[in-house]
Amino acid sequence: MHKSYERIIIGDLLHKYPFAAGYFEQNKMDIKGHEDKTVEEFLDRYTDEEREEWAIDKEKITSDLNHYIEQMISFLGLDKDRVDSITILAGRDKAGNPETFEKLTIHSSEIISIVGPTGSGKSRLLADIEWAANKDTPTQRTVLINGELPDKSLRYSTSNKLVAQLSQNMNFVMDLSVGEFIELHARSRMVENIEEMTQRIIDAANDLAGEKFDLETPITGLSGGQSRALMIADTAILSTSPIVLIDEIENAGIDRKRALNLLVSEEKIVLMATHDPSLALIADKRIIIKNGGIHKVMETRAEEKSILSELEKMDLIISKMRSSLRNGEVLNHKYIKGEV
Ligand SMILES: Nc1ncnc2c1ncn2[C@@H]1O[C@H](COP(=O)(O)OP(=O)(O)OP(=O)(O)O)[C@@H](O)[C@H]1O
Repeated sequence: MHKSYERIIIGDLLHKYPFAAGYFEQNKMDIKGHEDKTVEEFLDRYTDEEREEWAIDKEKITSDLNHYIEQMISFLGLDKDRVDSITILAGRDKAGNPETFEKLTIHSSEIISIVGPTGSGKSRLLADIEWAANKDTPTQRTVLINGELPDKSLRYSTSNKLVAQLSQNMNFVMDLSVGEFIELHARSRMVENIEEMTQRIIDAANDLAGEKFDLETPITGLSGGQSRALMIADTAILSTSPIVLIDEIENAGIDRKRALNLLVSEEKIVLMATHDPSLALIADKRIIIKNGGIHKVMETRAEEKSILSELEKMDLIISKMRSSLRNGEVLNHKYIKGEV
């Protein structure tokens, strides 16, 4: 089993698995005041010397943590009906040639990006997963859930959907406030503690959005970034679908890394088609699509992860230039040097 609970924000981890507190206590990890960090970030605070002095073995601590939580989940019977993995079995590309991989298994809390030229078949792959393809789509692929062919009723079930789609454009037409919108959604999901849920969702959404909004804001008045943040928080916290498919997240008005972390912390399997290098590198693995077929599956390397922060600086420069242009300002070289 491949699980990475160390990448979940500690506060969320304790909310979902209160028994995790026992692990931290046993290992003398004083997490108080660090609930907003992931376990990984908590451990990374130590310097090399401190690690040596107190014999802190990050790898061992995280692998034991994952093992402990898995055991408790199984012991408490929390694993019934859970989707732990999806497996894609190879089909054919547009020319009818067999795909050059045999099978690909993706586990919950993993982020996979799908890259490839325009028209190469990225959305088709997402659609195959949503449909739980069984050699009955143009690609002839097969999708397994927990290693098995899923029941066909999944395709038509509205309450038990396998996949939540996050599309690029959220055009709200309803005349509702943000609070009413979340409440409507929570009621349709038959959630008991609606007030608490609503608060969690708005807090999470505000954590992701550049500009804050509240429960009274009309949804038609939300900016693009705010509505994306609301939809992501809503999908992460309220949706029961174990798989989230994303067709690109625009890099405006939203902290995309946090957004993906939030989805992962709710144990979703996240697949996103993207043309954006930063998003592609945030993922654990990337699928390269060529002429309608899965051409390669690559792990994101440590060096690639390390250039991510440079890329983020470049993204920031571009977003500043975009907003200055929009405000009718004149650009200069200071923008490129990151001095604005
Ligand atoms: N293996 C395949 N066999 C036959 N048709 C395919 C295959 N893969 C993709 N297609 C078809 O090719 C077309 C383009 O694919 P798709 O829309 O998925 O591309 P895309 O990579 O998402 O493009 P964009 O980057 O522009 O969004 C679609 O009509 C899709 O059904």
